[in-house]
Amino acid sequence: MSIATTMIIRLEIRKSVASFADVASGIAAAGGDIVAIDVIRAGKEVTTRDITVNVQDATNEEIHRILSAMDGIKVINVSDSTFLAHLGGKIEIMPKMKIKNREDLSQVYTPGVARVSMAIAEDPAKAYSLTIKRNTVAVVTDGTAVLGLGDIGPEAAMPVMEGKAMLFKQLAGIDAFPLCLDTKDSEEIIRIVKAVSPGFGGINLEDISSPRCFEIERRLAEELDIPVFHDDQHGTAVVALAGLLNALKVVGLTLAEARIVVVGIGAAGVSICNLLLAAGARCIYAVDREGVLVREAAYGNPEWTKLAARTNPDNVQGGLAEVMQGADVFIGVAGGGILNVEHLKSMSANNIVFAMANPNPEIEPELAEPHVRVLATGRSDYPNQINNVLCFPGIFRGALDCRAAVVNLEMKLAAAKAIASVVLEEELNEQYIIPSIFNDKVVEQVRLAVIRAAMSTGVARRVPPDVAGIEPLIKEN
Ligand SMILES: NC(=O)C1=CN([C@@H]2O[C@H](COP(=O)(O)OP(=O)(O)OC[C@H]3O[C@@H](n4cnc5c(N)ncnc54)[C@H](O)[C@@H]3O)[C@@H](O)[C@H]2O)C=CC1
Ligand SMILES: CC(=O)C(=O)O
Ligand SMILES: [Mg+2]
Repeated sequence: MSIATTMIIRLEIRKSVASFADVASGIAAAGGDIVAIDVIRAGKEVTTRDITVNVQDATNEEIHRILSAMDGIKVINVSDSTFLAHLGGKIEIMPKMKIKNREDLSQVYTPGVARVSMAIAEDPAKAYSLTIKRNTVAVVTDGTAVLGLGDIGPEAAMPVMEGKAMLFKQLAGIDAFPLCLDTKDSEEIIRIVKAVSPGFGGINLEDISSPRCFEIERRLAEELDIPVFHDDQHGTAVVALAGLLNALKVVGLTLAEARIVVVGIGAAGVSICNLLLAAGARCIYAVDREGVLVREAAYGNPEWTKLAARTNPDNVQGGLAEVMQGADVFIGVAGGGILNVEHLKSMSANNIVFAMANPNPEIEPELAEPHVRVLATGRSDYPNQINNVLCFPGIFRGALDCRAAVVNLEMKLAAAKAIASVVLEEELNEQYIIPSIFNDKVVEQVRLAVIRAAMSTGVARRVPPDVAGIEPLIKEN
């Protein structure tokens, strides 16, 4: 599946040989859509133009090839707007004040800064009030499971981590910094993260492959006193649960009644199964490459052994085709193209399909749509985007503001319900089960729900002033 992008083509047209109409028909023939034309130079014989074209990335090269082969046309330069947006990286560090004179200098730097450092040396908790710690999150990856692209290394992971940092800042005002580590050794990753942790209020682990990610997160959460949150596990699970709660309302089922197939039992899949079980799901089939998890099998991955005991209630044997028979819900966090129309036809009539793999979903939305009642993907270019970006900014905003020591199950369940509740009952329909990431209420409501849950479970170390009068979340039975 290709991704829409915009290219800007600078070309020269020799007027005696070719015309702009030739260029336009060449671009249209290759599937491009011209959205703007700028005349850069209008000479008597040659005109230079910048042509902005919306394309699917697959047609990008075809347009270049067709234009280059035309008589009287010289392609000077082709730029891709997605690459242009990445030139020099996407984030920067900005000081909060300008150093205008010697007095300013002696305050923010030596000698004045020394008194502040000594105050923190006497009481390290003051780092929260006198440094960037309280509002700063490290986005840590080893580049081993970047989106669905696999082990592409720490440098190649940077654009994704910079994107996460942008979202932290824009959506929740959190300063996040990418730390892409050149090691796959779990012990070394744990050691490095612990060593850099004094400067951070929270650690967002990202795109670390399973099963290593489970141990790395568990150890860091145990050994650090700041929240450690593996986004691909819990952010994804929170948003999947939020979307599912609303989708089930649309089709008239409860979580306890639904037959749910989860495919791809890696970081996201394990956490989705665990969170759905905690929220009341009773019938989950967890499927990975070797088929559905079953009771009697011995798995090298301890998370699979634990899940096998709590899923597949009728102990169905086989693979995706077997468990999809009569299923109400499909949740894919495996990879592009693993689902086909036959699978969908074998599901129940009111089926829900979350094809969440990035960048390519488990099935192309156009193929799936006629056979699905509620369809969602991880992508922003289709309705119902189920993506962890709906969770991580708000959950960290809440955790940082109440200085939570951890992100616990109650906080995750509260975040899922808060995201779901942003879509009002009267607004709910097949095309709208999950709010847009641009809806301001998402971060605001997730933050509040997370703080209340942290307070009621005793992990909040501070009550933010705006929450002082609000009751902690009472645990539901
Ligand atoms: N929409 C969203 O918010 C998110 C989407 N994802 C997507 O989910 C996918 C998985 O991500 P992670 O869990 O982080 O990766 P992971 O590498 O930890 O897990 C992937 C799992 O899928 C399994 N798998 C691969 N092909 C399969 C197949 N044909 N049949 C059954 N199982 C198969 C693998 O064996 C592995 O256990 C990626 O495409 C990622 O982009 C991940 C996190 C968030
Ligand atoms: C969205 C995300 O975190 C992923 O696909 O890995
Ligand atoms: Mg990720």
